Amino acid sequence: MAEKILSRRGIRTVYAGELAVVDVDQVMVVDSIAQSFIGRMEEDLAATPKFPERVSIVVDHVAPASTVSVAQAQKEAREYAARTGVRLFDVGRGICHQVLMEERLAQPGWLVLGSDSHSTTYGAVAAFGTGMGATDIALAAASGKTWLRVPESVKVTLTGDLQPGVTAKDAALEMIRVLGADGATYQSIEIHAGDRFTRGERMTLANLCVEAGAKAGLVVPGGEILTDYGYDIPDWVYPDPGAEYVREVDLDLSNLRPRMSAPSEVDNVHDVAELRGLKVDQVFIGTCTNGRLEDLHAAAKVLRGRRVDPSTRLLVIPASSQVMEQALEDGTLLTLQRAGAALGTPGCGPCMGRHQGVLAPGEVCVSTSNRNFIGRMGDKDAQVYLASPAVAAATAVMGRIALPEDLGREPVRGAV
Ligand SMILES: CC(C)[C@H](C(=O)O)[C@@H](O)C(=O)O
Ligand code: SF4
Repeated sequence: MAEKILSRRGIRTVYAGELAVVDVDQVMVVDSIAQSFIGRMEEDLAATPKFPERVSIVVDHVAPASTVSVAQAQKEAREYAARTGVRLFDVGRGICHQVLMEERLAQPGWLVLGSDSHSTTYGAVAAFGTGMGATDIALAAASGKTWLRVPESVKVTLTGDLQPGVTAKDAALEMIRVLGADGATYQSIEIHAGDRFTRGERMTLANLCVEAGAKAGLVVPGGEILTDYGYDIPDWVYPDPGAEYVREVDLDLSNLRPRMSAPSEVDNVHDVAELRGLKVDQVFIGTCTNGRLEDLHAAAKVLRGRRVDPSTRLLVIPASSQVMEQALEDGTLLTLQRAGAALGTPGCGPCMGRHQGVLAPGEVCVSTSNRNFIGRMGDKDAQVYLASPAVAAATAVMGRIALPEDLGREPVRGAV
């Protein structure tokens, strides 16, 4: 699929290992990178965006602004958008990847570049999404093109049905464990999952691909999944039956139990049952990995009629304003609020430790995000565990790492 998309976007058929100069369908710039991007554009390249409608700036990583310098950078991003005509998604609209998907700025067969490593997320709809730094992003915005080496592909085939309580996040963490944190460096992970998984679940899978070092993560469209969302899937985008891969991995989902990534590498994956009982100070439900409506529903299902343990705090941040609206309308946020959650403005929140919930030395956090590196969410001596929204919610109720099924047991607190 990677070869096919990059061939279509260039002037000739290209194969893994070759360099390709290709047209870019959408360039995404996040707030944290906006200042460098603008500097490259205006000072180094003395250029304006070639196709302003193909450039989006999203104010999401530290939004609303936390310091004067962050506020200044965001002000410059707004002014830049106003003078060049590029799209601006300002404070509260949500996390870049979620917003671009909602706005249909990633489509099957497209090439989408983002100034953010989790731009692999667009592979959920069979778009080749990849992250680049400010200089490459500026060159793409100025010229409408980019160049890259066509990646080799790894085929990951998911078979079997998930057991109740096991989610796409668990499948994604297991995939990263099997591949390893650098197991797919600069490769394209092509995920064959048939007609399993919603668009949001496909985003979770494609999002985590970069945690194996992948250049892109492409989920093969299956059944009616994407057409049901109104996407037009070109026939050419599907992998050829005889396609060659550098590696093939089969994962049987039917044996999978809820998984958790322990500090401080994403591939340090265990069954939640093995880690059960560890005292947790903060639980964070949100991010581009698991901050969608279905994720909030999964959390609300566990938290309905229950309370967050008094020794633990629960932060819930919807991935976008659209998610927030829907969760307000259907009562999900009321359920979470009544359970004791602290609700935040749509955006990245504390995911990368810049604001809205950084951790103190020695604190432990269970997060639905995608990274648990040392210092990721605050102090270097804080620890981050990654899990699904259902496990995160159960953990918030118990104040300790827990599975939803543990909540029925008595006595609840201090028992583990
Ligand atoms: C700020 C941004 C550049 C960074 C990334 O590239 O991924 C962030 O989103 C992250 O998750 O660490
Ligand atoms: S939610 Fe987290 S992982 Fe996703 S883009 Fe924001 S900081 Fe990066």
